Amino acid sequence: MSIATEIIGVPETLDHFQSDSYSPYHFFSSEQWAKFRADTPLTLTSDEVKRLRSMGDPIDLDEVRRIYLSLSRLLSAHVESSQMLFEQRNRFLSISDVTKTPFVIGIAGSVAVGKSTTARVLKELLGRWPSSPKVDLVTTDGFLHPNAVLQREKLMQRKGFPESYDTAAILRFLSAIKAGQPDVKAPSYSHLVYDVLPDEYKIVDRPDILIFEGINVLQSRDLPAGGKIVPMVSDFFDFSIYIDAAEDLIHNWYVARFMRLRETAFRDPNSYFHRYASISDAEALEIAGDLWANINLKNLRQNILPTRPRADLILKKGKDHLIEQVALRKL
Ligand SMILES: Nc1ncnc2c1ncn2[C@@H]1O[C@H](COP(=O)(O)OP(=O)(O)O)[C@@H](O)[C@H]1O
Ligand SMILES: CC(C)(COP(=O)(O)O)[C@@H](O)C(=O)NCCC(=O)O
Repeated sequence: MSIATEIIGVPETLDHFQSDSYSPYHFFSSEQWAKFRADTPLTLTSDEVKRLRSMGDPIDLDEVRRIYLSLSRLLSAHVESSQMLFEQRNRFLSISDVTKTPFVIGIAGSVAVGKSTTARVLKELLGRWPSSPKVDLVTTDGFLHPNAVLQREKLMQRKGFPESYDTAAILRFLSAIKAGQPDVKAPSYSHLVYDVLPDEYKIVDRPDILIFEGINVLQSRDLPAGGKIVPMVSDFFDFSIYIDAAEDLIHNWYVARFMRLRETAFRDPNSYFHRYASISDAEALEIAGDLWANINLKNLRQNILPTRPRADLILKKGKDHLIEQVALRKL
């Protein structure tokens, strides 16, 4: 099924939707998308791509050429035009003492879909454009409530669900970033110990671009009954990307990664999952399958996938993490 069909829910072909004036998106095959690279030079080396990719993600220079060069070109055009608009507005308002605010890109998608790799590759590529030499990357896992709180609130089986995050802290963080404040602190998370790291922060100091990546970044908030309207995380975004793939593929990637982590990270006695390094393959497969089905798949269906139509750009992956289709919101 094409993303066009899935997003709009009408069983038609991709070709049909490409010419459908009612769709809010333009749809491109990866071959069509690759042509928008134009003469953008490839500034990454094969070794750099290997260093940037997450475990199990086979992204290589060909994929960077095919998909990410066009994307970085498009994004840098957005960044430049927003910088121009900013300057024009300041002239219009006769504001001379201006505080620059970062261009914020949100990256959403399921657990194990490969958001981190996309975020790191984009960070590198965007940092090589003259308009955005300083690019920072922050992930939302640092804003999860500590395990002690999740345990107390019986939310350990809901890690990644909206209620497991300190959303007020995310909103305070993004408000400070968009206000152009210096040295804004982003909290840290360790996948190894499976918990937030108290007193460990990343300092974000007025970058040209901030990439904000996490499963929850396009979610809206329920209005409290009779309460005041609160902002959403995505209110702070200048551009948003949803990384998409079929459920069964993401399931496979999650389980394969879990099995590989048994050979690597889980062997570390500090790993929260250390006990899974020494069980049988069959038991490990069952545990990974349960974690996927009972937590991450439920979260994907209930809270993540419903946010897809809010993205400015959807990258749809097929087998081997290769991007097959791109949907770009019409302006
Ligand atoms: N249990 C774990 N131990 C060590 N690293 C992990 C573990 N789970 C996930 N990771 C790593 O954390 C990063 C984020 O993973 P995830 O939140 O699933 O998002 P995505 O796969 O979309 O990047 C990835 O680089 C992944 O390899
Ligand atoms: C920490 C996560 C919620 C991802 O969070 P994110 O970085 O997207 O905010 C996820 O990796 C996770 O731990 N899920 C819980 C179930 C599991 O262990 O897979």
